[in-house]
Amino acid sequence: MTPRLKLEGVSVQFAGLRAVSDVSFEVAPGEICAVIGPNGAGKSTLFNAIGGYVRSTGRVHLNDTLLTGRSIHQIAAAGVRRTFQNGGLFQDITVIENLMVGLHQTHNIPLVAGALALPSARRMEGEAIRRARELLDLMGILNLERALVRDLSSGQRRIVEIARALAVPAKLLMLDEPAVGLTTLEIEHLDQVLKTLARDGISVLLVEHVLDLVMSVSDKVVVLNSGVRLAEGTPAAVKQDPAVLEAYLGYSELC
Ligand SMILES: Nc1ncnc2c1ncn2[C@@H]1O[C@H](COP(=O)(O)OP(=O)(O)OP(=O)(O)O)[C@@H](O)[C@H]1O
Repeated sequence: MTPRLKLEGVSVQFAGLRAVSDVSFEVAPGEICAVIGPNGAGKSTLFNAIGGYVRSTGRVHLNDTLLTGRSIHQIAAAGVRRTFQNGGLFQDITVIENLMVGLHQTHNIPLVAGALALPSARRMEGEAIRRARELLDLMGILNLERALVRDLSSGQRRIVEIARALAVPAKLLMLDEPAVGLTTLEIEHLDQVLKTLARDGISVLLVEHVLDLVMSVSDKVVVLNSGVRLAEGTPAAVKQDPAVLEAYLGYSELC
């Protein structure tokens, strides 16, 4: 089967620092792959390289499409979606309106057609609302569609951020520390949402320090250390890898 995401010898250089060094791995369709490693290991930089936010060498493929060298917008249009550590939701509008903003930005409904409420624009709008509600339902938060974002808990916001990233159909979802600041119950909800998305065929790439979540949701874990891929395998295998334990100096085991 063609991998959904394929990294071949990806490197990122910042002046004198090689933040990501010759990293290769694959993610299958509907697979959840976590990228873990100590602080400064190069996890966020690797995400930025895949998303086109930093210049990289090597090759990144999404299905058969070469992403390397393309712009952020071209990579997003190919089906790569991501959330950011600081969220970026609009606080004073509702959950469904936040999803609609994401849809308008990517569906390219022409402004004039939208303003004149032309039938084509109305049709697209109707389709967008249907898709947004379907997503909220899939994620178990349809009851929040009319809630203002500022009234939501951190955990609910995190799920809305993911829903907004997926408002346009995605092939690969990249999540940078989605569990930060969440309660145990909220992390359990996030865990269920990620598994549901994967069952729906979306591949998920996850950078996460909450190792309980990593071990529970991941099909595969890639460990980075000083920009280098140190290990790759199932959560159970990686957890017992001596080189990984060494990199997490001070931990007798990973969780
Ligand atoms: N724009 C940049 N310019 C120069 N150096 C950078 C830049 N971004 C990151 N770095 C450096 O690259 C290395 C990898 O950083 P990165 O943020 O990717 O690590 P990380 O694994 O995501 O860390 P953390 O878990 O703390 O978020 C670090 O040494 C960092 O200081």
